[in-house]
Amino acid sequence: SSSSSRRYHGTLMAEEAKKLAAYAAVDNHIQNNQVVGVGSGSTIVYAVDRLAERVREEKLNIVCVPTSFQARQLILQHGLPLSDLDRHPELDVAIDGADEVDAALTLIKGGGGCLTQEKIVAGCAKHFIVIADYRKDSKALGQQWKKGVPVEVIPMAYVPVSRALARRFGGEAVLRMAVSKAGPVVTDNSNFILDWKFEHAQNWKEVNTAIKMIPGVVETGLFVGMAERVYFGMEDGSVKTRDPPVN
Ligand SMILES: O=C(CO)[C@H](O)[C@H](O)COP(=O)(O)O
Repeated sequence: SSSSSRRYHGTLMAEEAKKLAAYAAVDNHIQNNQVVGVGSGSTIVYAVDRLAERVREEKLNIVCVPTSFQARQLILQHGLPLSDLDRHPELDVAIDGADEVDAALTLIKGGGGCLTQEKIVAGCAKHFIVIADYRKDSKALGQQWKKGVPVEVIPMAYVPVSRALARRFGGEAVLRMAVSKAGPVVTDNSNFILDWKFEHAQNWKEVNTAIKMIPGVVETGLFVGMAERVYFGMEDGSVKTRDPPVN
């Protein structure tokens, strides 16, 4: 396709920006003989494309650990070696998307409902690298992403957990409903998702820990102190990186 088809009024469209970020992250962080965590969502698709390209062209020897059913399918469709945490509990690097990234590299994840496996895999990786388009770049959580913090819950606990979230931290928590199925979204782990629409900025490290202590909560979509670098594909066709603040 021509370059004009990729541009709209002089600015890059989000899909092209996702691809820029994904390619830069794979090119800068993936080397031969690595165990690689593969995230979920629409941005990671471009990273797996690039991974497969480099495996073909450079004869890279890598092993991939998925973070979801979708990631597993992507790995298999690209003919990449598939593994799991039983065989590879230590990863060299994990690459994943995010719904929003703040100035301190705190993330909201789970827009695709895969937050629990994503957090487990990221936590097993020496380096956790995030890829996103310019729409996810934020100073404070909630400025860009309006759907709230996803919280995976055991199904029988969804009402008490949603009441506890609203009572203790404000806002409201809503059960995420499926689109082409009647009833709620059911995760890869057979659980439900609450989207907690918070009203104001909080101490995300403390809130994350407190939410995890509510009985019935499996995991939160708050990733605090985990990301080592974020690659943003920008509207002007550049790639911007952000590292955690030093303190
Ligand atoms: O956390 C996720 C899924 O649970 C995704 O990484 C997040 O939703 C970003 O997805 P996309 O790249 O499609 O914007």
